[in-house]
Amino acid sequence: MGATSSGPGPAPARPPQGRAVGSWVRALLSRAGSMPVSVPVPVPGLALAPRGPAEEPPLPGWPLPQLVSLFLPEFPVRPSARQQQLKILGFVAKGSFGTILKVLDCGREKVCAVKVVPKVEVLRRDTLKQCKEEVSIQRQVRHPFVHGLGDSWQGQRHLFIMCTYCSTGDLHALWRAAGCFAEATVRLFAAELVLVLVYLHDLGIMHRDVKMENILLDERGHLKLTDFGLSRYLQWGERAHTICGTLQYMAPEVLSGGPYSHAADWWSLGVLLFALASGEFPVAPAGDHVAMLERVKQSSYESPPAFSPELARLLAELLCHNPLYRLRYLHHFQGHPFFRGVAFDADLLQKDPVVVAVAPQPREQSPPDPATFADFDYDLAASPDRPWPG
Ligand SMILES: Nc1ncnc2c1ncn2[C@@H]1O[C@H](COP(=O)(O)OP(=O)(O)OP(=O)(O)O)[C@@H](O)[C@H]1O
Repeated sequence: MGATSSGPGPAPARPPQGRAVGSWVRALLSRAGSMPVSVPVPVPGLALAPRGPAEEPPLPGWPLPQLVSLFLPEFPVRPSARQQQLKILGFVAKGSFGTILKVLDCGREKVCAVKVVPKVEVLRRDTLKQCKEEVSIQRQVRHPFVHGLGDSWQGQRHLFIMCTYCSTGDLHALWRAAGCFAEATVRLFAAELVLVLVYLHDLGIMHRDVKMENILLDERGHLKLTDFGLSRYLQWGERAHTICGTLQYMAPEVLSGGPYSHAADWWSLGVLLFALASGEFPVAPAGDHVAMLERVKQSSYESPPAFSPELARLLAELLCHNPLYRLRYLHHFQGHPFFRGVAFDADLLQKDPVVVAVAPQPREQSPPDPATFADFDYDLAASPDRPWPG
């Protein structure tokens, strides 16, 4: 689970980012329950046939209620006609921010995933800026190993973020089922992630939550980095100070409250590759970032003897306490002995399916949790075989 904190003490789950709106948002929040919202409300049970633009009710006029306008323009009020034809197929996961549902986009006959985030939760956690940044970053990035944004919109009480559904699940589930991976597989996954991180960093984007749970697998087993909920733009030379990420993956300079920059993502990659190759995290989790920092400082990050010398060297160079000496440029990886013979080219990397990922695995299935549906807008409470919104 991701977490942020802006100072000493235990890191709460994904709090402060949108500081500028803090006090008035809290005031707004206290009134949110009774606030009238002039948003077109879908009626459950309506026909599935798409409505043409001419039949759509006009957009609500200005001024929009604040609970709506706050989320503009990243979350437009009204979904386009095709998005009104969604049918819930099932529950995928409950993230720290929202619930992920599998839906059928009837208009396009495509299965998608929709992250449903309660607006009240965004405001309560003071994460409005962060939430909007997530969508704007995901809209900007286009890369074969990034899970791109399909669309985003808002209802009366929820925000909706839609993207392609990844049927093969996430890397964490695969790792749990497999135990660990052969070095050849680690090499392929590592090369794909190197390309993604280099791409993001070139755009000035720090992901800040690189972890297995945030890496989806496409139908051929290749990686798709997702969840830009903690990402932010950082200019060249600029530094961040917010303690955020997932404790076990957080670089020492992040755990200590900065200053830090894009190099922190490379540390997270080192932790991830260590776990993929050994089946274990290099350092056991601690209860908070202070205790975790102590553990990280004391750990020598020695690789198990089963690792090849090339892999051990790669990990030592990623899990380097001083970010200035950490590997972080494409040429560092292109010339690294662990990647000898690897072409850092997305098309070539994707040429073959990843056998271990596409072979049937006994996966942990998350059973649908009826409690998670009870909290939604009434249109989301529709049973899976009914159209949503109606
Ligand atoms: N497009 C998708 N296709 C299939 N599964 C998905 C998709 N998007 C997310 N998931 C699943 O849902 C889980 C949670 O998604 P996500 O990380 O986006 O939510 P979150 O609220 O930001 O959670 P957290 O903060 O815990 O990472 C993922 O680990 C993945 O297993």
